[in-house]
Amino acid sequence: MVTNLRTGVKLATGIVRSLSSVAMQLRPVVFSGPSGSGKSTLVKRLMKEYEDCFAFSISHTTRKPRPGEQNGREYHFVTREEMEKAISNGEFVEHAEFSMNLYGTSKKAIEDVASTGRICILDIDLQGVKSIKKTNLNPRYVFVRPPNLQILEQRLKGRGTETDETLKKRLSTAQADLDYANQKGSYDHIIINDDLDIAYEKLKGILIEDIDTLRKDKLKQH
Ligand SMILES: Nc1ncnc2c1ncn2[C@@H]1O[C@H](COP(=O)(O)OP(=O)(O)OP(=O)(O)O)[C@@H](O)[C@H]1O
Repeated sequence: MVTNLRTGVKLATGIVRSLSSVAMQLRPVVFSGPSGSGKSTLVKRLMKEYEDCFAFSISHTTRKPRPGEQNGREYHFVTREEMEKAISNGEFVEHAEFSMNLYGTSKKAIEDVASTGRICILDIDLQGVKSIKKTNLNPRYVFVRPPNLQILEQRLKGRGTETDETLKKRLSTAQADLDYANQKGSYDHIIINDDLDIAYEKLKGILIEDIDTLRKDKLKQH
């Protein structure tokens, strides 16, 4: 067995040789930012343009699968007992409880993405960012922010997903997100999502070197 230095996951040596070593060396990308700041919009565009280079990790959850959901596709569905044990074994880089269910990202799930020759993308909240900072994952931290809170409010209303109550809650959480992002060294990159095309170009600029490295490696392997 060898230990991958970035995540500390133990892998059988035979498997390591067959994995894309370049993808294993590239840093995962953590996206964070207020709800409604445009993370999903930007990431969707990135994955559409570079679908061979990026993928989300599959989270674990203790909630029951909904009709149509498949274990290992939408989530890894596990019992609370299994998940608590794995968390205490240090197998997760972050986890949180929502509506009485545990959710989290395992080191293995991140390794699984790298093993397909892609860079792992994580879209997580501030608590998740703080948890990951305590691990040896060493991702790129990208904060997506709206130009201001008024515009954020308009976008959340425009998305049509919020009640008065959830809107209020999201706006107050947004303030805490922005306060943290204003602290020096909190994020590697801050993208102000005002004009979407400009924000997307900035994101591409951050990742283009890794994209080129991956693509060159893929060409070499063919
Ligand atoms: N630059 C932009 N200009 C105008 N509207 C935008 C821009 N970026 C995103 N939007 C719109 O703002 C809304 C919120 O964006 P999105 O759902 O991508 O945010 P999010 O950060 O992923 O939110 P959540 O964390 O809640 O998933 C969407 O309706 C999206 O179409």
